Amino acid sequence: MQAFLEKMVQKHRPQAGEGKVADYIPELSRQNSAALGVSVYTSNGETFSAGDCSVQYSLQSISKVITLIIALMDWGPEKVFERVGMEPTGNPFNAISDLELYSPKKPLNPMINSGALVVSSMIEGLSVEERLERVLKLVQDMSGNPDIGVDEAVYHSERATGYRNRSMAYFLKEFGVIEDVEATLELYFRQCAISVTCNDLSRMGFCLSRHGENAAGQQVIPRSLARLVKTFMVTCGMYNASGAFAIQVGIPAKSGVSGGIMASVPNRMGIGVYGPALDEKGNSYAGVRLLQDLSREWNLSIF
Ligand SMILES: NC(=O)CC[C@H](N)C(=O)O
Repeated sequence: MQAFLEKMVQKHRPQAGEGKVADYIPELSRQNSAALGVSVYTSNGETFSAGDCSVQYSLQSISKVITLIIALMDWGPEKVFERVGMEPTGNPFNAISDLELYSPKKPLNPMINSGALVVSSMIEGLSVEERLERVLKLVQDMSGNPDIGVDEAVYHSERATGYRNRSMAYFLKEFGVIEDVEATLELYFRQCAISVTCNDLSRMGFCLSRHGENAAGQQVIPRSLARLVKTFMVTCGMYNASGAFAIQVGIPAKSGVSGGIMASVPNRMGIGVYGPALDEKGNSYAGVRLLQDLSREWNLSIF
């Protein structure tokens, strides 16, 4: 496995030049566009890593999986899905237009920005700090790494420039699905800036693959919710490229605009990928292709 991962990083790293590092969050543009790393954590408790695995990067949209789990724990599926839908979208992750087109007036799903804003607004706690602590705690519990925290530079960078998310949050307030806009945005920008490595992501994916039980054997997510969020990862996790990803890779996965991908192969392994040069849909260019090869070689597709 180790040798194969190293071969795959070598094969796919040159392709990173085909993609582009996100720059609408200025701090993200500082990432090395040629970076590529992958970690695998298997059900035998083994870790395999290759490439740029020690690099720290922000969760960005991968945090949407974590906040969805917490909102579901706080409110239960019925209440959460009164405010956010369950259907994939054919539009980009930060589209506003969907919000006007569909009825009832709620975001299409929790894996796109509008839906994730609604989900973050539902996380319980007395202050933004307390609510963020709950998100961090779940990330730490899933990965088994108590040192995971927020990258302050990435947080401030998005906070200063996140006009589109701000507009969307006000739009959603008009629909009555978000109450406190400013608190919601604060939490959202901070959850997106939670900083991890491929190793952390592989263990988080592993936790989901084991139905919510982390590598230390603690049930940190209820089984039913692990199943529910993995289903969203299949249908919506790679934004409007989820259909092609399901066909080409066939693994529940969630990507982020930093270039991270958390993938979860039921009962077998978690995979963490980092490749900040993105394709036109906002997924890691080399990362998706690397996962495609792993899936083919190890027969990982769930379908
Ligand atoms: N696709 C993403 O990772 C988006 C997350 C990013 N923080 C944003 O809201 O734009």
